[in-house]
Amino acid sequence: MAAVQTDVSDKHGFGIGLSGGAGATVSLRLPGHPMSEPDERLGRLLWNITSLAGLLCDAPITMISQLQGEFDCSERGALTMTAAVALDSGVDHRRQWWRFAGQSSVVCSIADFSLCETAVTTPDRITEIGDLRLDSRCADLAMLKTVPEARFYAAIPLSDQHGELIGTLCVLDRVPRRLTPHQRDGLRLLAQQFMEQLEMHRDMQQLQRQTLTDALTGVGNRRGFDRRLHEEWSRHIRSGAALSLLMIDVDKFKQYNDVYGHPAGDVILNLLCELLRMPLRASDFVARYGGDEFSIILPNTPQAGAQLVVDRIQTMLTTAQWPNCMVTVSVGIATLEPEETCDFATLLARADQAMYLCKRSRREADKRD
Ligand SMILES: Nc1nc2c(ncn2[C@@H]2O[C@H](COP(=O)(O)OP(=O)(O)OP(=O)(O)O)[C@@H](O)[C@H]2O)c(=O)[nH]1
Repeated sequence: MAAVQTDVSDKHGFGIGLSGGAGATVSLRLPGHPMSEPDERLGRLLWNITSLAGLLCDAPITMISQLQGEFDCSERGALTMTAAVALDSGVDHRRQWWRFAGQSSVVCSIADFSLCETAVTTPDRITEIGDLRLDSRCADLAMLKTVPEARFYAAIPLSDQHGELIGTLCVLDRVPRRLTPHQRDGLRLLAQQFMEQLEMHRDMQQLQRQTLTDALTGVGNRRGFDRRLHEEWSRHIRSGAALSLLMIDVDKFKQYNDVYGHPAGDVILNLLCELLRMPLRASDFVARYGGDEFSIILPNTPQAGAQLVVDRIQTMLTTAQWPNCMVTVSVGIATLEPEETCDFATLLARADQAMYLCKRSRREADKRD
């Protein structure tokens, strides 16, 4: 399923593409930040809820306002859409997701939250402003720059299962009006439904993360590695950018376990993972391939760059403070240079082979010493 990207960055400062219906995908592009991973389920949820709110209230404009910035960012705060969309940190997390009738996408803005902030102070109650132009609170609303035609505004607070308020579900119209009692009841139910779905989505994401993570070290596990390598390999095929893979095996780890015990060995594996991550870019990926074997995927990295990473890793390991004795590793590099094609398994086999060659030469050097 192809995601449709709607770039509204020039209008709102940053952009989001969100196609509608079954093909909904959320992906956010913030100035200076790479595209976050598309989140199709969340995209569909935002699309469906805003569409249903519009149909239910016969409103041409609907909006979900996320006011996470106003609430705590603790574990409970993680129930917000920001966590679900996995946005880059360090930016204002407050967002408004707009759905205009007749348009095939939801757009995201950070326009103005003052009305919604007022609305969340009345939990369980719908805030209704029959005519925005006649209401003194609305004279300087920046939101009216985004939707100058808006006359009517109604908002229901969105709260999670702990009662934490995270934002509002709003409907707007171009004519002054009121909601019917039936519409108010429906909007309340819709807000509850949205929060339940959002929390379920969060729980599913957490579970999914767990299935891709190694329980001991917290880096990717074999499943996570396979998935990521497949993604990066496909990206290489599409873009032709270089892709490098490192296979890393701890030297004489059996001996370490035998001498210092298995728990001490576990400490080493954890420490090693911390050190392996240090010289890497955010886009690189560390995984525990199995036992005492690790792998690092280096997207957009030619052979020379991969060698630089290996040199840095080796320097870090020699200078690190190890408990008991120094730990060394054997590393193999395999690179798919730009335009080079080779299948997925061959790349892995090449890295494995290079690692064994490295291990053999280390053993021979040991014997000579
Ligand atoms: N502590 C600990 N040890 C593990 C874990 N998983 C695998 N191992 C141990 O890692 C060791 C791997 O040993 P080998 O594959 O024979 O390799 P090695 O002793 O490192 O020898 P070389 O690779 O040839 O230098 C075995 O003793 C495994 O029991 C783990 O989760 N924790």
